[in-house]
Amino acid sequence: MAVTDHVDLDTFMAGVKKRNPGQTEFIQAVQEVAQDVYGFIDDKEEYHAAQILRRIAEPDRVVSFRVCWEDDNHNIRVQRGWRVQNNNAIGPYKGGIRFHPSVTESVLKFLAFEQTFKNSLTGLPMGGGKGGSNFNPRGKSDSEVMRFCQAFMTELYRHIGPDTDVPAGDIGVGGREIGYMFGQYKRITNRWEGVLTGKAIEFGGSQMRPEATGYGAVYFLQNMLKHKGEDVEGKTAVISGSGNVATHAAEKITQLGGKVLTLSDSGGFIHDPDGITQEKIDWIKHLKTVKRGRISEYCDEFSGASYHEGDRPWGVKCDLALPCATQNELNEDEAKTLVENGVQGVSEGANMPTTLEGVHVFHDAKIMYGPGKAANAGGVAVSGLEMSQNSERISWNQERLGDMLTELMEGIHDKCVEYGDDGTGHVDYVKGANIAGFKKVADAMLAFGVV
Ligand SMILES: NC(=O)C1=CN([C@@H]2O[C@H](COP(=O)(O)OP(=O)(O)OC[C@H]3O[C@@H](n4cnc5c(N)ncnc54)[C@H](OP(=O)(O)O)[C@@H]3O)[C@@H](O)[C@H]2O)C=CC1
Ligand SMILES: O=C(O)CCC(=O)C(=O)O
Repeated sequence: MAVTDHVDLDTFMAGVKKRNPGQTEFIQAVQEVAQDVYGFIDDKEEYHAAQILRRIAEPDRVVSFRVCWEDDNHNIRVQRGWRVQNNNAIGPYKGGIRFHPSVTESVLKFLAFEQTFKNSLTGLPMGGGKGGSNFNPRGKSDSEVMRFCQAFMTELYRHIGPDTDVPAGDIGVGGREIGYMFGQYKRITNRWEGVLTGKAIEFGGSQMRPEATGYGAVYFLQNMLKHKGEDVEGKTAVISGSGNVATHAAEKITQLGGKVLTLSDSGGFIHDPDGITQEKIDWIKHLKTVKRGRISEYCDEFSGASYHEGDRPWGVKCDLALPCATQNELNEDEAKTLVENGVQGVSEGANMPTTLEGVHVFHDAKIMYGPGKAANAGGVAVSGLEMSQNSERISWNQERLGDMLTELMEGIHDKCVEYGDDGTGHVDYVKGANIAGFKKVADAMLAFGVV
């Protein structure tokens, strides 16, 4: 292969910024990966010559479309929908759908880029994609949500398929929304096929998928602690969010003998010094998925807890921290506070919840820090197992899937150690995840030639 001029990291990032003006989240995600991958490929001419990182940082395609629906008052509403298909070198595009007013093309491009590395880390054959809309499900009736989901799928269906692109849930998209979208896909195509994951058990869903991301993030933490001869038992944990990932992370921490002190939503956080027990977690699940209420209501139900309006939970002293709400929800100052308060481990249930500056704080303090692309990969891993079950027209039981999830998370942890151990016993899990995730995708791309 001809030797090419190597573009250095700064020049590479300048190009990314120029080609993606104003897309701050996407640029942040590429920067975080590029700084590690550049070190790894320094002496590997084949990756430079084939422009592998440049190609992964340019989505295969971004589909943008209008979603038009009617609200309960017969007003016509218009939203924008997207599907970002980032890379399908190692399998069909795979990644969730997000419904939230903060959704932009930049947010979905960062998520699809991250997903490419995350899915590679699972070891399963899945490429990276992500989709969504700026639709806000909060305050909408069930009928409105149904009509929106149907309108969204009426366009999306032509871009997806069980061997092409398999979406799932994410923020604002849970079992209810997946059901509405799957029903519409089936109606339009007249085909029952595993085109979405996160389905209910009755129509092809997998045991353990609802639990998988939150449980997986705790298993990852457990593996990091074990690597240092430690355990979750007896430790306090601060968790943000109160959705699918946060409540299941809280559940697993509790099951393992830890004490969960906080949960939050976009309004503020609750602090319960007595610990958020399983009974309280069940109450929150019902509040969020059935009543669709606010976390502040917790304090009306359980005495001894306090609500902190407009604040995030990172100032509460803890041993373990699990950001499980959204991107950039933990900044440099909050990372410093966690470190000063003696945090030992951070495991990201959310995608890119820590700002780049915050990541540097954790890195410099050498604490155990599991980045989202590794720590929260349990969800998409069980989605991959749902795809396998759908293809084979079978369903595996809870015990088998629970064991597979545990093994998958251990495997991801070990890959991070393989590429992230700095030789002194400290593991840089960011570096490990970035390099291990990159290598598999890059080697597949090299095999395909210039496509
Ligand atoms: N579901 C899954 O399987 C996976 C999810 N993830 C990631 O985990 C995170 C949470 O997802 P999930 O639990 O599924 O989503 P949910 O919609 O179930 O819950 C999201 C939670 O985060 C809060 N939140 C959302 N946006 C903001 C914001 N801008 N500021 C503060 N809080 C906010 C929500 O509060 P409110 O109700 O007030 O909006 C809610 O408590 C996301 O980063 C997602 O990408 C990663 C892997 C898989
Ligand atoms: O289960 C899936 O396919 C997607 C999960 C997801 O969106 C994520 O890992 O961020």
